[in-house]
Amino acid sequence: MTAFLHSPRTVALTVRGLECTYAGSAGTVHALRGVDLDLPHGSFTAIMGPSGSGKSTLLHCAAGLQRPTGGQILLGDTSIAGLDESDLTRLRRTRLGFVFQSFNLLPALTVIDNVELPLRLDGRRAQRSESLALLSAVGLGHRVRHRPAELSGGQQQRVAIARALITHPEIVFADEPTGALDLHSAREVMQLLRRLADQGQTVVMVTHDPTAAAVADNVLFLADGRIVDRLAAPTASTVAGRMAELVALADRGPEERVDRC
Ligand SMILES: Nc1ncnc2c1ncn2[C@@H]1O[C@H](COP(=O)(O)OP(=O)(O)OP(=O)(O)O)[C@@H](O)[C@H]1O
Repeated sequence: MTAFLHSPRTVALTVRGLECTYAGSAGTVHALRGVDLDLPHGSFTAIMGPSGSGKSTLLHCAAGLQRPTGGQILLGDTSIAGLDESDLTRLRRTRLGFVFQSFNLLPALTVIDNVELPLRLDGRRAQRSESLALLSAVGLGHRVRHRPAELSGGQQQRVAIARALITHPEIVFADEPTGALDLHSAREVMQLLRRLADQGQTVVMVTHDPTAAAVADNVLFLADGRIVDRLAAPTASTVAGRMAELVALADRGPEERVDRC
């Protein structure tokens, strides 16, 4: 597998005072209310929380897919708030990798062409030997000429992971990577992400699944736009227990999330 090592002493992602509001029909929705984060290189972090707690907003802002309303995001030493759209697009293409619940593979392209697409979009030529090595590493060296529709969901997600890695990203952001998979495929995908982190790849993942979150090094729990708890060395049962408490609390006070203006 390709080496992903960065210095373990440096921080891959720094988030300070992150705020994000949306204009909703019933008033302003505060999706993030001052989130602070420091993710070291090589760490594997799961983000959990009740529905509407701000997980996707946090992931999308941290990954430069969405502009926050306030606060700072540093990728290494680069502040992404000051980047214009084209610099932000280039930063995403060159320094970040993405894995989505719905795989987002292009159906008309072969597996290997999908994997090489991020390089082509960045105007770079792919080294076929590297693409093949990545596909072998995710267990799909024998399916490189197939189209996505000819693969199972788990196989498609493994292609998406290879595609995320082709640019040697500093961070891989995964948004519900097992959400569309059966238990067996989900386990395979989580084992793959775990292996990447063990090799030094920084991974940040939003998930609803305590079993998936337990594969990470740390779990951050969001509630009402704030980080309210953290678990190191999580297990599925400690994560599920904490989630049950947070969901019960969220069910008690759903109206607190909306400030009517
Ligand atoms: N485009 C939008 N316009 C208005 N409100 C939004 C928008 N996107 C998200 N929100 C609101 O912001 C809050 C946080 O949403 P977000 O999708 O980040 O939460 P989440 O924890 O990822 O939820 P889920 O687990 O249900 O996917 C929610 O109250 C949501 O309704």
